[in-house]
Amino acid sequence: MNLIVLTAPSGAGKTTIARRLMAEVEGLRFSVSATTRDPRPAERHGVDYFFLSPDAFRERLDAGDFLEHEEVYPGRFYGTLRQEVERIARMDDVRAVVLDIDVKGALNVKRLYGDAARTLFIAPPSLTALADRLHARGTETEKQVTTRLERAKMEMATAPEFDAVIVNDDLDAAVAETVAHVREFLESRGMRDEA
Ligand SMILES: Nc1nc2c(ncn2[C@@H]2O[C@H](COP(=O)(O)OP(=O)(O)O)[C@@H](O)[C@H]2O)c(=O)[nH]1
Ligand SMILES: Nc1ncnc2c1ncn2[C@@H]1O[C@H](COP(=O)(O)OP(=O)(O)O)[C@@H](O)[C@H]1O
Repeated sequence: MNLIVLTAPSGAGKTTIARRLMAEVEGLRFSVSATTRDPRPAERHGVDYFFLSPDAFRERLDAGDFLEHEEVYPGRFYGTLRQEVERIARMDDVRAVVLDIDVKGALNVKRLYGDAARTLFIAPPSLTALADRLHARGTETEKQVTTRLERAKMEMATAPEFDAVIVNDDLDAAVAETVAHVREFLESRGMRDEA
C-alpha cells in the first residue's frame, strides 16, 4: 500500500492543492476521514468527510476502526478509517491513497508505514498570509480562526519532521512541486507513470 500524506496548518491551501494534485496525477484516491465537526455549507457526507456524532465516533474508536485519530481542536475529533484506506488500496486503478490529516496524525502514519508513506507539509508563506486566507475563506467564526492560528505555530514547528516542505505562496508553483514529489514517490515505489 502506498500512502501520500498531505499535512498543513489550517488555511495553508492543502485542500486546494490536493484537488489539483488528484486532477493531474492518475491513480490517486482520496481517503475520506471521519470527524465530529459540523459540515460546512458545500460539504457532503461521504465525500468531504463522514460526519459523525461524538457518540458514534467514540463507538468506532472503541471498535478499533481507526488507523489513527486526533482531537485536532478541543472537542473536535478527526480520524482515518482503516476500512476506507484498505478499500481504496484494493482498487485496480489506484497507485496511492491520499490522506489529508493533521501533523500528529501524519507523523503517526509515517511511523506505521515508513517508506510506504510520503509525508508532504504544505506551509503558508507566513502566519500573516495564513490569517488572511482563513479570513478570506470565511468558513470559521472569528474564535475558530483564532484557535486555528494558535495551533498553526505548533504545527509550523514540526515542519522539519516531514519528508518535504512545500511553501504555498504561488499556487501553481506549489501544485507543480507537489506533483513532482508525488511522481518521484510513485516511481520509487515501482509504480508506472501513466500520465
Ligand atoms: N489526524 C487526523 N487529522 C485529520 C483527519 N481529517 C482531517 N484532519 C485534519 O484536521 C484539521 C482540520 O480540518 P478541517 O476542519 O477540514 O479544516 P481545514 O483544514 O481548515 O479545511 C486539518 O489539519 C486536517 O488535515 C484525520 O482523519 N486524522
Ligand atoms: N497560493 C495561494 N494564494 C492565495 N490563496 C490561496 C492559495 N492557496 C489557497 N488559497 C486560498 O486560501 C484558503 C484556504 O485554502 P484551503 O485549500 O481551504 O486550505 P486548507 O485545506 O489547508 O485549510 C482558500 O480560500 C483558498 O482558495
